Amino acid sequence: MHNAFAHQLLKLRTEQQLSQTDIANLLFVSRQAVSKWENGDTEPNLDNLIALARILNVNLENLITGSSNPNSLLLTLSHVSKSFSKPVLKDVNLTVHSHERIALLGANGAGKTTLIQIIIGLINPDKGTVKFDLDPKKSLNIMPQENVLIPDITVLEQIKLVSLINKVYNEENIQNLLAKFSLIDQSNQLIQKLSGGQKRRLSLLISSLRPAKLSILDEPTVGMDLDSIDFFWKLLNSRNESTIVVTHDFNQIDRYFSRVLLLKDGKIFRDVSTKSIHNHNQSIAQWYRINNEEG
Ligand SMILES: Nc1ncnc2c1ncn2[C@@H]1O[C@H](COP(=O)(O)OP(=O)(O)OP(=O)(O)O)[C@@H](O)[C@H]1O
Repeated sequence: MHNAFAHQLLKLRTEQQLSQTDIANLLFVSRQAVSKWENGDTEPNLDNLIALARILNVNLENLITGSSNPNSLLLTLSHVSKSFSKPVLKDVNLTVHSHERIALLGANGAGKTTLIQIIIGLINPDKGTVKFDLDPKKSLNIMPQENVLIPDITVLEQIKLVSLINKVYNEENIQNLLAKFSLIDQSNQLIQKLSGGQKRRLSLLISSLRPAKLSILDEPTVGMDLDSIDFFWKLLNSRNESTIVVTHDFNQIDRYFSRVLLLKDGKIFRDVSTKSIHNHNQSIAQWYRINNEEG
């Protein structure tokens, strides 16, 4: 297994922008040990192999043999950079596969929304590429932070409009969703008359109109009341698609996400599975505090 494993470890580690020291710290081994694995001089024991697969978010077979990930690739970001008055994103690389629930974390101003907007094509990167291995028109759902609702039409009109554009118009389904999202009483109200939380619920309803392979949601629960927040996380949990969610809702990340990305200093500073964090008896909030403070 030597060479295939050594090669795969190096490849996955660099793709995910982890240093040998990062891996060593997560596994409680020395950096030299990781270096020896990558050079093919030694091999990790089974426990470390299992932990490595979790950290690198692949299955064991993929890690050991380099065989392709059975989860299909949905999205690849390569060398994405963006500056406004100062650099915001610096050479961001990322792959997203099916069945991944990804929490995108970072301090205020870290560049999370910028990254999401680049992925969904609202702004162009200065450098780098975004490649979908799915048809974004059919299989990508987005709920950006800024409301994209039309203020002077009614809730029902907006829902019908999006349903028609997406060719998923179904009167019964719309009525069910209005009930589920507690928006029946507002269905004939102009969107500009809705509260902030109601607008978020409507955006969420719209993002649920059609099945997708990948959903991208930027702070979906901001401005929602507690019942709606609860409802949102259950809804997310019931969906089978991959999701990338920007959220500061740390109470929920432990329960609902499989992978955590930490954006810091313009880079994906950490990219780890939730399980690997829990395996070290940390909550995501504790992990975030430690990692976001590290220099
Ligand atoms: N259109 C723009 N023009 C100029 N600067 C911008 C623009 N959009 C974002 N920025 C700057 O880029 C940086 C990253 O902003 P971004 O909104 O992506 O951060 P964020 O991580 O989503 O923050 P938050 O958690 O506060 O929503 C900030 O310094 C912001 O001021």
